[in-house]
Amino acid sequence: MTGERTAVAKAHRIVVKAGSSSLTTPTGTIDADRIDALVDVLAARRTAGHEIVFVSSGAIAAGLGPLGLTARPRDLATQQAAAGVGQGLLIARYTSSFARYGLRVGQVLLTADDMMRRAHHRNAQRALNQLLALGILPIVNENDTVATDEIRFGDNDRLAALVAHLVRADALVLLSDVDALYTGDPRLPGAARITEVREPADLAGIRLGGSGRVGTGGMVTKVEAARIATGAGVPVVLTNAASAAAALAGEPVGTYFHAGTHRPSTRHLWLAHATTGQGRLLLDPGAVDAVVRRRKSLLPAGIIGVEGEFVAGDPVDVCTAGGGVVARGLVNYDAGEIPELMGRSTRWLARELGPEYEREIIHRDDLVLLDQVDTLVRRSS
Ligand SMILES: Nc1ncnc2c1ncn2[C@@H]1O[C@H](COP(=O)(O)OP(=O)(O)O)[C@@H](O)[C@H]1O
Ligand SMILES: N[C@@H](CCC(=O)OP(=O)(O)O)C(=O)O
Repeated sequence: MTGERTAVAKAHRIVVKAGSSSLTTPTGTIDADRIDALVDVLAARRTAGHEIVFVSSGAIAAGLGPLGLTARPRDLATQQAAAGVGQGLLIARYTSSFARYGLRVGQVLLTADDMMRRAHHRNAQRALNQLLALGILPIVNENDTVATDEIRFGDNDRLAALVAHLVRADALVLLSDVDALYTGDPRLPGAARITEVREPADLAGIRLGGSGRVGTGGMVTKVEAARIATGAGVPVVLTNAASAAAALAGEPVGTYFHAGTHRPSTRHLWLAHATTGQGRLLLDPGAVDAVVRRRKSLLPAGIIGVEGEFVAGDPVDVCTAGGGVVARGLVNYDAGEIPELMGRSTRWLARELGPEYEREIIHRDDLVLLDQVDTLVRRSS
């Protein structure tokens, strides 16, 4: 075991995510042998007294064979149907596989909304913590049967990173069909293995390709997930399922993403990575400078435009006059109220409309800057 890798070996609470390619066969059925092998590793860790939250993909891939499909369907309805069939089979398999060790599992299906809306977020957090407190091993997946194109993670990598933050995990292990991050798609010649990533600059020049046969996000979403988790103070190991035991033991396999030292507040992390802007506020250059460089609250005087339908408390994107997003924040007014306030000083508003109009459009504590924001891009593949 070397250096920082001890953080993974010692981690009391760990999130492990496995991709579809590691759990299913090319014919669209569950790969029982590989599932049992992975369960052997997770069960050993669990029985040694550590807590595990397992994020398992594979619902859609495992539903293909039973539905007579030979490839991942393109249309959402058939993906939903395949997930409905495959998820049940997956959980049945995990239940019996963990039972070999006397361990019980609990299914947790989440939607992007569960991460985005504060009340839902707390609800998911409570459920996961209670399962762990009861000694149950939670198995998480996106609720693909009801997820729509408009609001969907589509990949479990970022979901796993958000879950790691949600349960305040000590480490995150991402298991794929590739043994590490490479400088380019390892299916192409010339790609070199990367053993560690200390800071974003280490990723400069790396070509992140698309997914394999049944996966969805490819390396892009894994690196994004690593960025979210390390930004929340959680170290990440990315490797293949065959190296799971070694990764959990802190051996130098795969790619190790060092955790950042700064642990942002749950509120900021949630705002940056688990919300989508429900509308946009356009700012004049002075207001952009105040918000971005001087870290000030956003006042009505600097707003020159408002777009979209939102209500007070919603997350909105904060943009330059040209529409470039610079920050995201929780707005204090409904969209319909803002045109009346735009360009006015808070003092004038308080005098003319009443003291309740003296408040900021977005308070500085409710603002995160763009470099901290990951848009939950719609993924329909
Ligand atoms: N720079 C890269 N380094 C490593 N793998 C890469 C890279 N670019 C693309 N890939 C591909 O990403 C695939 C893993 O992504 P994906 O298929 O979504 O996996 P999973 O099902 O495990 O989530 C690998 O099979 C690999 O071929
Ligand atoms: N929630 C989907 C998995 C989506 C996904 O991220 O897949 P993968 O890239 O294989 O981890 C399913 O269970 O089929």
